[in-house]
Amino acid sequence: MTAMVDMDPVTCVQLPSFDVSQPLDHASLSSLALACKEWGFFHITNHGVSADLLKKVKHLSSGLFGLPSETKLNAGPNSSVKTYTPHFIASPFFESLRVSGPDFFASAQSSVRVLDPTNTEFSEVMKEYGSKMSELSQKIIKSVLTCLGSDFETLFYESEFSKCHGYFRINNYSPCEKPDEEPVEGLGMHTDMSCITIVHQDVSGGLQVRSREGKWLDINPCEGTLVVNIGDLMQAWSNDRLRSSEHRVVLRRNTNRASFAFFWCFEDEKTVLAPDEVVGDMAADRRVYKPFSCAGYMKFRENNERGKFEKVGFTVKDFAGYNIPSADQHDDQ
Ligand SMILES: O=C(O)CCC(=O)C(=O)O
Ligand SMILES: [Fe+2]
Repeated sequence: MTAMVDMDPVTCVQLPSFDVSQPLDHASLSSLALACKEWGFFHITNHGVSADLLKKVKHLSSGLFGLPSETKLNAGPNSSVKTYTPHFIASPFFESLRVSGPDFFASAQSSVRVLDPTNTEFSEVMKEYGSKMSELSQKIIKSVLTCLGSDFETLFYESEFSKCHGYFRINNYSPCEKPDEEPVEGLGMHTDMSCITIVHQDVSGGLQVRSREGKWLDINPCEGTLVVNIGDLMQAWSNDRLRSSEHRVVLRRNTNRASFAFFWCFEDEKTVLAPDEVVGDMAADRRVYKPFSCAGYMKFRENNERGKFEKVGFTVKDFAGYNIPSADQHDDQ
């Protein structure tokens, strides 16, 4: 199951960085629109998530990942808790712990109760991190709406995005045993099911985005910055004006790698349909996706991905895109 990665020389992508403590000016909004359209990825700075908080998340989660495998399975896929993803599901090198909002404390507690009841700090820190990331997500969604249209925040934030919810995955990648040989995939190519995702990757790097031409490019870690990417729900809602790019994680070094990915999503019962103002009224513009329910899409992805993480996988285009035969072959919409 270990997937070697192709050996094309990898270069790094220069993504724009936005100071989210300031309102974005006209030039920044244009640059944001371009980044979201071309790459679906950008960086943010002055995000209000302190290095100290990130260090605490890392430290406290390392404690949990360091527990014996049998203990971790108490929160595994066959337990009642189901917050822990063990090795060999996404990849041999990947394990992950999920904390869901809106009550991040309660979610973290459900894991801690079966993993390490003596760990009293974990849930408090998860609550703080979850609340910071939720706030940040709302701010970013507003900027992304504004970059699509100057009045889109007023027109659509409240009606379409105010019921969004978040969850995060704390990812732990084990060291690549043979760092001098070919790099391996820590997490295979995928798109995120979110509206937006906010990622903190540690200094070891390894996150890559796939260009439209199919070339893999490194997204280098940069101290004090977080990575934001557009997910499938936002790509569909924006009628493809924003791109949910394929990405993956490669491991090149003999060190442990940690990342925290926060997913900001529409409510499960929402029907996603790009508003007319977003689609536009030029003759060339047309709706690219049929209306679909978020829960239906989550179920579609789950059914198609179980045990097949190393494969390309299906995305929202396969599920709800017009002119895609497989989209007509399911009944979850
Ligand atoms: O580990 C990373 O840097 C990214 C993780 C990721 O893409 C995901 O969890 O969806
Ligand atoms: Fe991802």
